Amino acid sequence: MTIKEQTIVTSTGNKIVTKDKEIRIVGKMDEPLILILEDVLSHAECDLLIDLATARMQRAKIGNSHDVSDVRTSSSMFFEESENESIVQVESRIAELMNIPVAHAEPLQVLRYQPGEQYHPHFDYFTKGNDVNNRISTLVMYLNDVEEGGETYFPSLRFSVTPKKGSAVYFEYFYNDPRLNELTLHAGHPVAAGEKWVATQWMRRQRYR
Ligand SMILES: O=C(O)CCC(=O)C(=O)O
Ligand SMILES: [Fe+2]
Repeated sequence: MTIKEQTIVTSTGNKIVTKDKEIRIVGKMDEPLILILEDVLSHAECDLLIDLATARMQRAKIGNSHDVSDVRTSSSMFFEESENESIVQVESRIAELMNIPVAHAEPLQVLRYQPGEQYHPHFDYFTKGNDVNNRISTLVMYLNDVEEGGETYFPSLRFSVTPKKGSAVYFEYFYNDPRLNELTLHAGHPVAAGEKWVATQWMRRQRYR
């Protein structure tokens, strides 16, 4: 018998109830843990995040480097920590959902993909240096319905998630067995038609703010 490793999010059943929202679990992979979640953000919150981000978009930069890279062809921006009341509310809900204190949260990132833009397969955790306070989990929230394409794809698992406004995909990579972490390799498939907007929350192992 194989022993299942401890996960960060331990929810069973079909929902996660936070202080201000009931989030529905509509799909789950056990190991590595991947959850497909509905009603993470209201449509009004999605629209607000897009509005606030629009004016501040710039071509995506990868990780800590300041080179514009081919790994990601989308545009991005980061909110300031606790930038306004809505951001505070969303950040607290996300932290509760991800079962990690908000102090471990990186600033919320917004990405916009236009037709043909994509995010090539990558790990969200840092594979060199930085492992003292590495990332441990990710929540990718879909801020709009994409006309065609733009799926989040896990190539090692041959598993894809279709963007849906207000929904999200959650995954974690804080396992002892590095092979489980490596299975969280993921990509944003090219957008074929329309735009794709996502907000990404990365959590750190230790305090970050
Ligand atoms: O756009 C996506 O579907 C994935 C985004 C992503 O991988 C990230 O923000 O780290
Ligand atoms: Fe990612």
